[in-house]
Amino acid sequence: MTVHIHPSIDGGVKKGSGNFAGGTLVCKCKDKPVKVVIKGDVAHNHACGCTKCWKPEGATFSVVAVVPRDNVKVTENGDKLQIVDASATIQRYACKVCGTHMYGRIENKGHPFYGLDFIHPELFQEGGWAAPGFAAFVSSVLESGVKPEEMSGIRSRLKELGLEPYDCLNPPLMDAIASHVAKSKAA
Ligand SMILES: N[C@@H](CCC(=O)N[C@@H](CS)C(=O)NCC(=O)O)C(=O)O
Ligand SMILES: [Zn+2]
Ligand SMILES: [Zn+2]
Repeated sequence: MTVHIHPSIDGGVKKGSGNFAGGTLVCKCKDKPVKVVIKGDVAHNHACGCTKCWKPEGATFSVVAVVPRDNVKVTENGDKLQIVDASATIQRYACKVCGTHMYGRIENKGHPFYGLDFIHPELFQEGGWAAPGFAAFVSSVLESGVKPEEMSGIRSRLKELGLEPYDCLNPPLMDAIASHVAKSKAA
């Protein structure tokens, strides 16, 4: 049985150009799509298996990356955006009509990732953005209806794609979170 992860990587992970200068994220609406302009390349791009991150039709994982919040500007049809869950750590702004999440923002200034917005690079109308490098929250796909017996196939496929599977974030990001916590405790 073929294991589907995400349409943008099922055929292999495409390397970034190394000099992506930014571009425009476009929602799925034919009429009056929401457009969000991003300055510069994305960082920490990864596949996420959690239930909160937006996935295109049929995908088991989302593909999500971060950019500095000051590099994110809604340029067209921003009136169609609404916050999916205002109580979540990441406030995800989705198109009311097609449901696509355009960006996610952390408003808690004490959060380790404050200052970074979460975006889905597949929505860029341009190519060349930094490729996903690992898979996060892999066990969480069980919460979306994946059967336990499918997990070993999913983890093997992620490894085959070069996306090391983790059940939370990867070690550099987990270390960044823990260092932030340590500094806040010391302060
Ligand atoms: N098992 C949970 C995990 C959710 C979760 O913690 N997601 C991570 C990765 S995106 C997170 O940082 N969430 C913060 C938020 O969703 O606001 C689920 O699948 O819903
Ligand atoms: Zn839309
Ligand atoms: Zn997620």
